Amino acid sequence: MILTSLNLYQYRLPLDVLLPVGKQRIDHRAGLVLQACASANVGDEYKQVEVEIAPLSGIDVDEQVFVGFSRETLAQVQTALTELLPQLGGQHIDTLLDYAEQSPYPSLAFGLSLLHAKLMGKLDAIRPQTATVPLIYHPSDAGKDLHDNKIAALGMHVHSVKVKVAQTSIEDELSLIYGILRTRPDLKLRLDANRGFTLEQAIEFAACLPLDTIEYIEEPCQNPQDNLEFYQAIGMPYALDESLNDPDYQFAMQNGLTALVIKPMLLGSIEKLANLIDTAQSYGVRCIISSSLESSLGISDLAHLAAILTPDEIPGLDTLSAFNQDLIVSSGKKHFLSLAQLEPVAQHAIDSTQQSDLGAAKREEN
Ligand SMILES: O=C(O)CCC(=O)c1ccccc1C(=O)O
Ligand SMILES: [Mg+2]
Repeated sequence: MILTSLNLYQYRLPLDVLLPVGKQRIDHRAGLVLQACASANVGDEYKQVEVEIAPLSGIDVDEQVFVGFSRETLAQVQTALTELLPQLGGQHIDTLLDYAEQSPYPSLAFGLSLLHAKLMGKLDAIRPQTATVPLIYHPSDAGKDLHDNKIAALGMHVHSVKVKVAQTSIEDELSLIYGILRTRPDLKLRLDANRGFTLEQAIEFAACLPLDTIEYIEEPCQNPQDNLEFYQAIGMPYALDESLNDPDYQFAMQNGLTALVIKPMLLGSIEKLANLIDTAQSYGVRCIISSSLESSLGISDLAHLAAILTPDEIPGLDTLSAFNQDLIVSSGKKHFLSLAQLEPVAQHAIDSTQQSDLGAAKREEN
């Protein structure tokens, strides 16, 4: 299949409530949508797909740059893609994979590999993972009632929730957790400390919790080298998340390491993800595909990818509730932004003479 046209758009979506990015908060999300058309032969039926490319970087509500997630900026990715589009036009779709492997930007590598997978129809046949793990965190302006209501409203098909910790005081967070367990004693918890505790604080906190209700705690310690000692002291399994964003991260098995939280937008190509998942699972480490706060388009693709790459796990994709509109793919919201409503930032189409050249070249090959 040959790439016949490529269109790049930008989106900016306001959020109804602040979303946590580690310890920071954002009130909008911006990113790119790349649309591509490909056909087997000129004049043939063509396939048209869109992917979201949205590095998790930018400015938080306090005008601070947020740290610890994507290293590349949206502007860098947009520039790289604008230069890339004319090179991609007229090429075989497998070229997308070459560029994905070469790109220094994980978000771009992921987006190009996903575009390839979608053009190949690899996401079509699969039923997306619809179960998700509700995310409970402390919006600075919301009280305890909001959490109580959210927990009370959870269906009985929900078996795990994810709770952000190391954000306020240990007392308040313990009371939140015990409140959840009082309402739903059957729930298992995935805690996420986002490296917010010292070793001593992490141990003190974990010591106050019933171990058998905790699936794992993500990144318990400020210094991840302390995670092992945390585990040895308290026996609470932990997961890695931010650690995977280090460009030099290599999987290493360690006592107590139970899960990797895999955010494709931060890590790179689908091939790279699949290799990491294979390695981790061969050590019995679970892999949980998780959101990087993508729009409904990106989340829908992650739900499909999770069904393919980690069919036995429920992904962490409960981040759409803060968005007040859907983008290109409906998640059931009242407001919907279509591609036509986005601002185009770069376009490339091979014209019909190029197309017939290509057609001729292809016929000669055969
Ligand atoms: O993992 C999830 O369930 C939701 C996604 C999430 O928590 C998250 C989203 C963006 C950036 C960081 C994080 C995080 O895991 O800390
Ligand atoms: Mg995390």
